[in-house]
Amino acid sequence: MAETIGILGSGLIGRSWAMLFASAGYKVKLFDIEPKQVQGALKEIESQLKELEKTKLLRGKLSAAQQIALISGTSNLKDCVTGAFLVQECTPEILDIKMKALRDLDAVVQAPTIISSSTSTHMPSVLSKDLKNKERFVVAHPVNPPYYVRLVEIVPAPYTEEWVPVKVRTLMETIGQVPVSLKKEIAGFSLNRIQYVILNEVWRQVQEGILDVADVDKVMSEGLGPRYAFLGALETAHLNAEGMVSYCERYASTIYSVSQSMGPIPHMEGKALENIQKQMCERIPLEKLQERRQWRDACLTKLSVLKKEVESLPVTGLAKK
Ligand SMILES: NC(=O)C1=CN([C@@H]2O[C@H](COP(=O)(O)OP(=O)(O)OC[C@H]3O[C@@H](n4cnc5c(N)ncnc54)[C@H](O)[C@@H]3O)[C@@H](O)[C@H]2O)C=CC1
Ligand SMILES: O=C(O)[C@@H](O)C(=O)[C@H](O)[C@@H](O)CO
Repeated sequence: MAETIGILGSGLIGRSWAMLFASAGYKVKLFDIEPKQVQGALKEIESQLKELEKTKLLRGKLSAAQQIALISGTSNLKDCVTGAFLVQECTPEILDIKMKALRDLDAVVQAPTIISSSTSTHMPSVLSKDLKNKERFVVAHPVNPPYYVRLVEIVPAPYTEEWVPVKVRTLMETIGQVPVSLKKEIAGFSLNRIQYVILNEVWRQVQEGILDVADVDKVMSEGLGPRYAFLGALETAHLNAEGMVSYCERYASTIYSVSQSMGPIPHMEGKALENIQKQMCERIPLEKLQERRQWRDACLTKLSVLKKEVESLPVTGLAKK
């Protein structure tokens, strides 16, 4: 009998999680306060899974029809959680909406069901401190679009029972995602702290007239991005010199002085925002966003195929285990 997972919130991320869990054979029950969101989710998921099967990019061993049959919707929150070993919360990143949704969920969830939040930045202890099920609360933060970008950040609150993040990590590995387990909570977790430092700096470079939007994005897509598609920042540095000590002997003082020169964090508003929006829309008009997302997903699909090829290459250069 397939294990069941509940999904609270059937928007972009709830739909992605539903597809990922079903790809590994879990039964999925979608709930939303807007019933039309559930209906829309079921329709969109069916069409996406069929398309993925046609293009041989469907994840897991089950057919699209088998995966679709595992996913159902409900307009009743208790029905969504009944029999589920985990509920993945995917409500908007607006704190009071999310907290209300979690309180409603907390009222119907029974032990040992895990409450797992998709939140991008809110600390698990902020979200769960008043919940009766707080010891089984954890963050499992995906990256958009989760079907093509596999990282999931698992973040416990100080009082989360130890078995919970362990079980969620195993679940993420089972569905083919790549989990990282934060040892303690911190605002923004890891990915968004790094992403926001990058966003702040590219914003500053456009705001100060150093690069235009097209070129500053190329710095990522043609510069740092290709390396970071296969190597982390530390390994990149380790390989760029004769190891980290050698790298720091060469560059640490420069890194420090350049970083010191960066000045205060720019505010993403006002004339600077208008300027960036204008330049972005000259390249990607708002009415073309969905088409561009489809292009993005096609590129990520090709990258995932390439990463599989890379992962099949003999691994060399690592210390003997
Ligand atoms: N969009 C993204 O790129 C990413 C988003 N996330 C996180 O995932 C979460 C969901 O984001 P999205 O899917 O983009 O939002 P969304 O706005 O697409 O979907 C949210 C859904 O929650 C529903 N909802 C609102 N209140 C509810 C309640 N009390 N009970 C049940 N459903 C309720 C809404 O009707 C809507 O269907 C957020 O915390 C977000 O930060 C995480 C990674 C990436
Ligand atoms: O960037 C992502 O995909 C995720 O890390 C997110 O959580 C959201 O997009 C976030 O960055 C919005 O600030």
